[in-house]
Amino acid sequence: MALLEASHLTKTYKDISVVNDVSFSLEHGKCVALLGPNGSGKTTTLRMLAGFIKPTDGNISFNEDRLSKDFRNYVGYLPQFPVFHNWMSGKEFLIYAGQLAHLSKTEAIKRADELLDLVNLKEVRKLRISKYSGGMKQRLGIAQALIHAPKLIILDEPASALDPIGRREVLNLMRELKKDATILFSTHILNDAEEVSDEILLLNEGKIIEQGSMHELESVQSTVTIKLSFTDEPKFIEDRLKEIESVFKVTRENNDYFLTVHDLQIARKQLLEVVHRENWQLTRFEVAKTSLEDLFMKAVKK
Ligand SMILES: Nc1ncnc2c1ncn2[C@@H]1O[C@H](COP(=O)(O)OP(=O)(O)OP(=O)(O)O)[C@@H](O)[C@H]1O
Repeated sequence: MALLEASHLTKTYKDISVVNDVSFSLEHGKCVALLGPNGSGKTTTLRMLAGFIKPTDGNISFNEDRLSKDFRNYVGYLPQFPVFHNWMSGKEFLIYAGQLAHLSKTEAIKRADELLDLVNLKEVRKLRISKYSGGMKQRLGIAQALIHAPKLIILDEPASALDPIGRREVLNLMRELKKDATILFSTHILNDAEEVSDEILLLNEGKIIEQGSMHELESVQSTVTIKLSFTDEPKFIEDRLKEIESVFKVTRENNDYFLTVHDLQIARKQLLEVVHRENWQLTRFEVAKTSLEDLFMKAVKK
């Protein structure tokens, strides 16, 4: 049974529908990416789900509690631009957030310690937030969203504004969290969606234009391109690569090879088997262009 169902959600500002008849469900334990270009309605959708703004039309229900109109207790929310009290330490901030969420002081301290551990900020718990890096602040923001042990974690662009180190820290944390939480996060970065999500909701101009698991969406699209590099170029490499069943095109650019394949999972397996068997010195295996990118571009251009 789904954790949450959103049906026919619509938000209109002055007769303009910025979210228009959006329906989807979120299954327990899944990590879902709400993907879309700037202005497509991601933040508006998330804010409706988190209970900060009311839909103009449509309905949101948590299956745990179909009758309640106020489901804010079920949701932990990290806004796109979180605001911190920079003079506080990370731990003080979490205790403060815990008390705002109606935990007793003792419970808030206990929860703050657990979460600092979880988001890997234990060492810097006494440091002022003003001294934190962007990635550390986002991890603290995620900890704050988790303070009341919500059923659903909603993260608005959690990694988009970070440098590569901060982004990596946040994506690693999300990968940890998704082991036992349900996460809905927005992003306009395709790699982030591909890296951590199980499912995608693709939003454009306020409407969902595609939805499904990564695998389903990839199989709708026909191709993926893989980039390979080797230290020593094996003999007849191009011909050997073409022999791999799932590879239907091989091109070369300088010292890199580009393989066009239908199914990334199968191709990866077959290719790595050959690499291992032949003892090729593979130095790079990169998904150079994904079907999600194709899908995104086609959908958005439409
Ligand atoms: N309070 C508001 N009043 C009027 N228009 C609004 C309001 N909030 C959002 N909008 C408009 O709704 C559209 C969708 O905005 P939203 O912030 O949901 O998009 P987004 O996909 O999150 O974009 P981004 O990736 O840039 O954050 C935008 O055109 C925005 O200007």
